[in-house]
Amino acid sequence: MMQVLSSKSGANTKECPSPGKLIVLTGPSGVGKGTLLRSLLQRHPELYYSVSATTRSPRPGEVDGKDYYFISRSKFEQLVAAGKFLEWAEFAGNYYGTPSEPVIDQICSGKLVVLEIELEGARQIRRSFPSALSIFILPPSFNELEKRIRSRGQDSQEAIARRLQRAQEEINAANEFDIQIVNDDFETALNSIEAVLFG
Ligand SMILES: Nc1nc2c(ncn2[C@@H]2O[C@H](COP(=O)(O)OP(=O)(O)O)[C@@H](O)[C@H]2O)c(=O)[nH]1
Ligand SMILES: Nc1ncnc2c1ncn2[C@@H]1O[C@H](COP(=O)(O)OP(=O)(O)O)[C@@H](O)[C@H]1O
Repeated sequence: MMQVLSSKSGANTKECPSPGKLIVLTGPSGVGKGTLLRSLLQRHPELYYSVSATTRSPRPGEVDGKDYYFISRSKFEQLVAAGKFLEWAEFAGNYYGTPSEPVIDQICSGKLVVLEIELEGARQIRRSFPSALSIFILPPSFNELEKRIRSRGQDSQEAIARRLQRAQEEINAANEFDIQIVNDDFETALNSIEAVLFG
């Protein structure tokens, strides 16, 4: 039987004989989403990680095209106007967005596609792709979250303050998502995500 992968708006509708699945990983900055995802990708190279576009400057060690596509605000706005993003949001003073085409193509080819995105984008995906599976990563406590953001040592004081300001609001929204996982012990959290994705 033919199945159709479609967004509610129809904007990303495409016929796919055997679509994969869209997974959304969200949670406050510093909770460990990126670290969990990197380990998950090492264990499961068959997963497709969607590389986002952002107007934020690269952190030391970040690679264009691998961690993010680092682009200017004007380029980002052009892409928004051209409808090239599946979702996008402004976070801590910068734009972030998921390029539509590769995600749709990969899902259509049967892949499990993972987005690692903030709250507003995750909400947009839930609205437009109700069949997506959403996972919210929680910190063991707010103090521990603050420690992790600070100890990562890669953001300015201002960027840290903006992330912490937003974090409580994000945590309060955890129950909107399908599954909540606390990232206290790293291996335990990683195993829980694996169990959700692969049974
Ligand atoms: N909506 C949306 N959020 C994104 C996207 N890519 C990354 N983010 C989120 O933007 C937030 C800031 O990311 P980043 O600047 O890398 O900082 P970090 O989370 O503190 O490491 C995080 O919550 C990311 O999950 C995207 O394509 N769309
Ligand atoms: N379970 C954990 N226990 C302690 N530290 C952790 C854990 N998971 C991640 N971290 C650390 O917390 C910091 C923030 O993690 P990161 O993956 O960058 O978060 P996010 O992508 O959610 O912003 C990093 O220094 C990372 O090594």
